[in-house]
Amino acid sequence: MSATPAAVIVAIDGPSGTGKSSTSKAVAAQLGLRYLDTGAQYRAITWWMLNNGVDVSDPERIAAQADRPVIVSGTDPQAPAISVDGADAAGPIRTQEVTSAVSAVSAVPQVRARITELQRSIAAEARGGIVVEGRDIGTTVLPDADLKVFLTASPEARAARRSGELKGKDATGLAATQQALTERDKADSSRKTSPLKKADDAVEVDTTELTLEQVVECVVTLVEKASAEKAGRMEKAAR
Ligand SMILES: Nc1ncnc2c1ncn2[C@@H]1O[C@H](COP(=O)(O)OP(=O)(O)OP(=O)(O)O)[C@@H](O)[C@H]1O
Ligand SMILES: Nc1ccn([C@H]2C[C@H](O)[C@@H](COP(=O)(O)O)O2)c(=O)n1
Repeated sequence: MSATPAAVIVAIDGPSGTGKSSTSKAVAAQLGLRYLDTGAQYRAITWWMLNNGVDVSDPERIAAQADRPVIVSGTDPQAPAISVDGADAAGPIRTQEVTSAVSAVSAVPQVRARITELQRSIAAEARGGIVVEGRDIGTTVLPDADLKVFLTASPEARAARRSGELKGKDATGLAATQQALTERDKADSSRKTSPLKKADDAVEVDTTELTLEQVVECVVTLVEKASAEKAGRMEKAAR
């Protein structure tokens, strides 16, 4: 008889617009797992810095304030939530102002240390398993994750997806979107502390030619396999 599936920790990383959030939420909802959007946490701390007059071009000033904001992340994949100092931040963290500043703020080591600690404690509390998505989950935050997935897609596909979200964009808008994505990837991949990088043991999924449904199906299959293998190992160890 096969073992009951084990609770798993799943790390999903990749550049902007590859489908991390959409895929992670759908996979978590389908499999009854919790869900954590770590980009939202970096956006939340960036929003706090901007609201509190911190010069986001000055890493020392950011570092000095990194411990101050109280960030609380919900982990329901059907209703992701985030608050900063008790205020709902889900809307404000998606503004252009925050998007333009988030790479600089998230490059500061004191910010990363603070947010990484928060992410690890949330993952440890998710007894039934969790999907955590970001840029450095498989490499730094949860290096012992049961499954690591690294999503990719061509810059053209990613920009087209983003432009679909911002309806009514013309060709100039599409080019500007692609340039902004590429610049953010470059900043996130080249920072010294915990850059965006595929973990050596991550499964890479190129989503360029896949629908969201196909990506979700692919990742669900990978999670189910990882869960069954873990259950088998646990059963063997208990004998
Ligand atoms: N395989 C796909 N095919 C077409 N559209 C997709 C696919 N995956 C995601 N999308 C769409 O692309 C957009 C970006 O997806 P999503 O926000 O999940 O990406 P992301 O990797 O989390 O981006 P970011 O890191 O910038 O938050 C969304 O509108 C989503 O519906
Ligand atoms: N694990 C993570 C997640 C996110 N970031 C930074 C870098 C991104 O540009 C930014 C916003 O993320 P998004 O909402 O676009 O997923 O947050 C990071 O450094 N590490």
